[in-house]
Order: sequence, then C-alpha cells, then structure tokens
Amino acid sequence: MKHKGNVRNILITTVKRQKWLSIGILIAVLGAIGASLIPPLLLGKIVDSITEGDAVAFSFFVLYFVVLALTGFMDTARESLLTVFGQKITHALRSRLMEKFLGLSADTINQQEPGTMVSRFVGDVDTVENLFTSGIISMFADTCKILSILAVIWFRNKGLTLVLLFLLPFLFWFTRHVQKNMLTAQIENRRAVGRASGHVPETIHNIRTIHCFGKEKYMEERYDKYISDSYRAMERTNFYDAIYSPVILILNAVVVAVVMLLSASGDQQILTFFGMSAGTAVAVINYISQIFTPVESLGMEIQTIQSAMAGIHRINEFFNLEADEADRASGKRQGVRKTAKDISEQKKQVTIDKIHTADAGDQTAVSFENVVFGYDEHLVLEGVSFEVKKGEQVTLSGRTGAGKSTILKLLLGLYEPQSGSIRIGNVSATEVPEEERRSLFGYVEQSFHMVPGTVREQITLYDRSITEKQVQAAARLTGLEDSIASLENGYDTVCTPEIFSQGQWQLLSIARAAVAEPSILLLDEITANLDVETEKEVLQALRRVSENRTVISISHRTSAEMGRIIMV
Ligand SMILES: Nc1ncnc2c1ncn2[C@@H]1O[C@H](COP(=O)(O)OP(=O)(O)OP(=O)(O)O)[C@@H](O)[C@H]1O
Repeated sequence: MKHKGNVRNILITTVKRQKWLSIGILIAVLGAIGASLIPPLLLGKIVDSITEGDAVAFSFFVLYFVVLALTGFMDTARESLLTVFGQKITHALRSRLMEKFLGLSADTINQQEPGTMVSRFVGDVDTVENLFTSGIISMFADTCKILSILAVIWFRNKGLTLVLLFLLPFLFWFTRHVQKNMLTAQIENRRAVGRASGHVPETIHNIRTIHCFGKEKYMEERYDKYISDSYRAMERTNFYDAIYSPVILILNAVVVAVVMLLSASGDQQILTFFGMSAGTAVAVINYISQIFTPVESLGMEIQTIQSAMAGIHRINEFFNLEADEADRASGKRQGVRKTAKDISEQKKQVTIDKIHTADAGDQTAVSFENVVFGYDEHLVLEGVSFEVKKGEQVTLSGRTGAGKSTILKLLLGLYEPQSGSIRIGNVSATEVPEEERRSLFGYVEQSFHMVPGTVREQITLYDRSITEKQVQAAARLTGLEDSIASLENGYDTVCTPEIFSQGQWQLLSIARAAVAEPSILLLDEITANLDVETEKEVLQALRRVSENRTVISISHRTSAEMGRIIMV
C-alpha cells in the first residue's frame, strides 16, 4: 500500500489546518497589490490639478502618504505571515518524514545513505518551504500585480498597454536567459572552487607519492585549471550581472520616451491611442517602473519552483520507500521484513506477563526453532535451532559471517524469519511490546554510541522512569562509580569523547544495558576493541552484571567466552 503522506497531501493539510493564516496571507497579498496601484493615480490627480491651476485639497496629500504606508504595511504583513506559514510547512514535513523514518524496517534504514537522508530532512524540506514562500505565492502576487497594472494602464493609455504587451514577453525571455546563464556559471564556479579546495589536502596527503613519481608539474597544472575554470565562471556571472540592470533601465527609458513622443505628436489618430494629460503621464511613468520589477521576479520564482519540484520528487520517493519494497516482495522475495508500525500493531495484543510468567514450569528464556533467515536473496541462517534456559549463559560461536550478530538482531525483533519460530519466553520475538523491550533486553555492542547529554543521560537514554538509585547501582555494578565521581560535575558532566578511556566507555555501555535490570543480556563482541588488561576489567564488571541473568554473548576471543558454546 502506498504511504498516504506525500508532499501534496501534507501541504493541503497544512493549508486547511492553518486556515486563518492562509486567509491572512491572501488578504495581505491582494491588499498590497491593490494599495500599490493607488498612489500613482493620486499623484496623477495632484499633477493634473496643479497644471490646470486648481487648488489641491490637503486631504489628497494625506491620502497619498496613507496609501503608501498601507502598501508598506501590507508587504510587511505578507512577509511575516509567509515566514510563519513556511515554518508550519517545514514542521509538518519534518514530523511526517520522521514518522515515516521510524516506521521503516531495519533493513530499509540500513540501505539509506546517511548523507542522503540528512539532505531529505534539511535541504529538500527547505526547498519545499521556498516553493510556497518565494515560489507559488510570490508568483501569484507578481502575476496579479502585472495584470492589474496593465488593466489600470488600459483605462489611461491604451497605446501604452499595447506597447507593454508587446515588450513584456521579450523582457521575460531576456530575464530568464540572464538568470539561467548566471545560475549555470555559479554552479560551475562552485564546482571549480570545490575541486580547487579538495586539491590542496589531496596534494598534501599524497605528497610522497607525488614526489616519488615526479608528478609535481601534473598536480600544479591541475590546480591551475581549476582556478582558471573558477575565474572564467565568475567572469560570466559578473558579465550578466553588469549588463542586466542597464538593459532594463534603458528599456524603461525607451518605453517612456516613445510613449511621451507619441502623446505629444499632435496626430489625432495617434492621440486616440497615446494621448494623455500631464497627470496621467506621471502616473503611467510610475506604473512602467512598477511593472518591470514583478517581471524580473517571475524568472527567479520559476527557478525556485523548478528546484522545489526536484525536492518534492525526492521526498515523495522517500515516502514511497516501503511501498516499493512491498512491490518487489510480491514478485520475488520470500523473506518478510516487518516495519516498526506493523510490529507495534501486533504487540498491542501481547502482554509482558506472557514473557515473564507464562508457564511456571517452563524454564526456557529464548528458543530458536528451525529458523531460516536471509537478507534479500542472501540466505544467512538455514534451519538454526537452540534453546537458552532462564539464568543460563551461552556464547554463540562460528566463522565470521555465519550469522551470529543476525541472531541477536532477530532476538531484538528487528527482522522476522522467513520460516521457523523465535520465542522469548512464550512470545514471538517480533511481538514484544516496545515499552517492555528495555526491561527485557540489555544490548551491548563492540563500541559505545554516545548520545548528546550528560553521563546520567548516557545511562538512562533519557528514560525518566529510571531512578537515580538505579543509575548509581548500574555505575557501582560496572565499577564506574569512582571515575564518575571524579568528574567535575559527576553524573551531570556533559559527555565529550575525552572524559573516559575506551574501556570506561565500554563499562558505561554495560551500565546503560543493565540499568533497567533486564532479564536477558545480549553482548556482541564487547571486548573486541580492548587490550588484554582492559578486557579483564570489563569482563569482571560483566560477570557482576550477568549474575541471575540470561546472557547470550558473541565473542571471537576465548578469554571472553561465557558458559555453554552454541555453534552457528
Ligand atoms: N543489514 C544487512 N543487509 C544485508 N546483509 C547483511 C546485513 N547484515 C549482515 N549481513 C550479511 O549477513 C551475513 C552474516 O552477518 P553477521 O554480521 O550476522 O555475521 P557474524 O557471524 O556476526 O559475523 P562476524 O563474526 O564477522 O561479526 C554476512 O554475510 C553479512 O554480510
């Protein structure tokens, strides 16, 4: 099934939810356009009154300034409301992306490039926000402005409207041409600068090889080429930048001059189209300069919309990830990957009592029965069966790549086997409720993964249900109590990599796993990165933590083997 949360739906929902904000934006946009049309008309009236020798009412001047202020106010209101609206869109998009992300199967998450994922959440969401704030709404405003100016001029000077209708497409084409070329040149420049910046560390890094093979000249020439490419691209940008404004100004002046000349021609036929009073001339000149700005902006808005389209496409691709997988699965794959959402649905039907107390006589903590599992077509476990009793300690052993870590992932319910059963007590591994997971499993990996925060937070993982007493007990059990006490702020010390040694970080890993007093400990090569002395220390702590617990451990070192060996 396709995920409902695509960008269009999210945008429509946001507009509906933010009804008053959307209405406010519409009023501000139309109000700003309407208000900006009035001052030239008032100015025209004032000039006409002066040239005809009539007194100009003071209220006219006041009204002129009031409308100018109103235009400014409407523009400010539009910008402010758009900023708030943009933030709402960003928030909605990021929340839905995160919701989707958390619903992906462990396997799909593994297949995502971290960098690409970050750019979905950051860059792509920003471009979609721009689509609204600097794209669609601005485009709507500019188009309305152009049309309304043309309509007003039509009633004042039909000839000028025709001239503008003839000129505006050319102006638009010229603007787009300049903008496209400038963008291309800017991209080329960025690339060239990137290559030139990368060239320096690359040269330093490979300096011995360069000297050894006599490649100094080659490296120098490559650097020169990148620099020249960058200069050439910058020159092109400067050229277009330099010619654009003068061309627009000249065009503006030529239009005004031609219309003025024609209106002063004295020919009756021409005057039916171009004839106007001095006041109208003032108003019209004002409108001409106003109409050029939105035409220039339209070009930029088209560019913004184009790049936002690419962003929308990439975000939608992400939203459809699981659906694509399901399509593939129906064709050829037999293994079933469960999403966190599917799993949590099932879990609701299960209670933790079943895991812990199920059958008083049943002493089995964990059982694998004829388990077959593979990643895509790559079969890893072919009919694996074993049992671990409550309180028993076992070590999984086998050649590298045999699937030992995969067994732990299956126990944690991250994947579902293609056939066979995996049970924790009396419950299938994928049915363990999320909220019970931490009190059931403690998982320690090869190295510690720090979370932003204090020492206490490393242990609790922000779980508020874990008490201070439990934190201290876990630290004591792992022998970290004194090391933590010697830190400047004890448990409140904000963690940075240098505050502990590698062994101490690993002890903190064990404290983190043990703090919720889980009944099963899963240990994946936890001493692999440690020297012999530190390993001894960690293993001692581990023995204390393992007391009265079921322990399933993986280790290539015989020194770290615990209890019964299960061959995989
Ligand atoms: N997420 C994954 N996607 C695809 N293949 C995977 C994934 N994780 C592991 N594998 C593959 O599954 C096989 C078993 O991996 P696993 O890590 O379980 O082996 P292992 O016995 O723990 O190996 P080692 O002792 O070297 O750690 C390997 O061939 C590995 O490349």
